[in-house]
Amino acid sequence: MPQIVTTAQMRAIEQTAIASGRVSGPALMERAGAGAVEALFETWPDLAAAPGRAAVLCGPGNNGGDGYVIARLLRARGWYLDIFHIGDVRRLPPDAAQAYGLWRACGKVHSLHTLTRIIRKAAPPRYALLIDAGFGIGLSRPLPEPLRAIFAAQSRRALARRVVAIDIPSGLDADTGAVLQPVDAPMDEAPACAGLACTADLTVTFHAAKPGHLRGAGPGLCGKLVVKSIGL
Ligand SMILES: NC(=O)C1=CN([C@@H]2O[C@H](COP(=O)(O)OP(=O)(O)OC[C@H]3O[C@@H](n4cnc5c(N)ncnc54)[C@H](O)[C@@H]3O)[C@@H](O)[C@H]2O)[C@H](O)CC1
Ligand SMILES: [K+]
Repeated sequence: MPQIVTTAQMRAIEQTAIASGRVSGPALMERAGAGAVEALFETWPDLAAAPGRAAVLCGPGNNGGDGYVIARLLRARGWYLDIFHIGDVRRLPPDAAQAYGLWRACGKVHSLHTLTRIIRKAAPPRYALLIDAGFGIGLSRPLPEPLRAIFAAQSRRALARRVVAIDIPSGLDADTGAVLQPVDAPMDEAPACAGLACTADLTVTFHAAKPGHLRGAGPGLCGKLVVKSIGL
């Protein structure tokens, strides 16, 4: 049985390590990004051998920051990246803002609406990989509608051949394993088909599993769960 920590315990572990001066937030984020790329290629060695095209959804918090680190690392390995930001990049927290700045030194960022226009075209999946770095342990309310539309399209494999969720599939509560339902969503729709959360083939989390990975809608949405150490 994997070690399990709640989101509150995870934040306390991170903050204690950062406060002790043993490690910085940006260093933890770099380790998380590197761990995610390592897990990706361990799971799908064919992707390591043949770089392709990936879409990265980057959210307004440090989960999005992980996405910018991963994008930079994949680009260095010959991948072609389309980055789509959720929210206002000017309001990113410091660690994520630093990762964003490092990405912007080598690549562009599109608005999420660009991707919603792509999913309207009935075309074969454009990407080898969709990387969900929208929301992690800081999710506090149902996903915004454009993101739900993208996950609904991806539940029909309209965007990418494979999906990897960073830390936790966006839309899934990391403690309870519940999918946060917007007030306007019919209660009888299964979370995956309504796009209320990301359905991943692989979820890479850091330091330890969270309860939400293993209960409720978690197992069905996470796909294969890989835990990567970030040296905490
Ligand atoms: N601390 C570190 O250096 C590391 C963190 N890791 C990654 O960080 C996330 C946790 O980051 P945090 O910023 O706390 O939370 P999120 O990125 O999940 O998002 C919070 C952000 O989003 C807003 N928000 C919440 N729900 C919604 C919603 N439904 N719609 C719109 N906006 C929403 C909220 O207000 C915040 O602004 C963790 O999961 C890791 O991925 C690194 O992995 C390790 C280093
Ligand atoms: K995520």
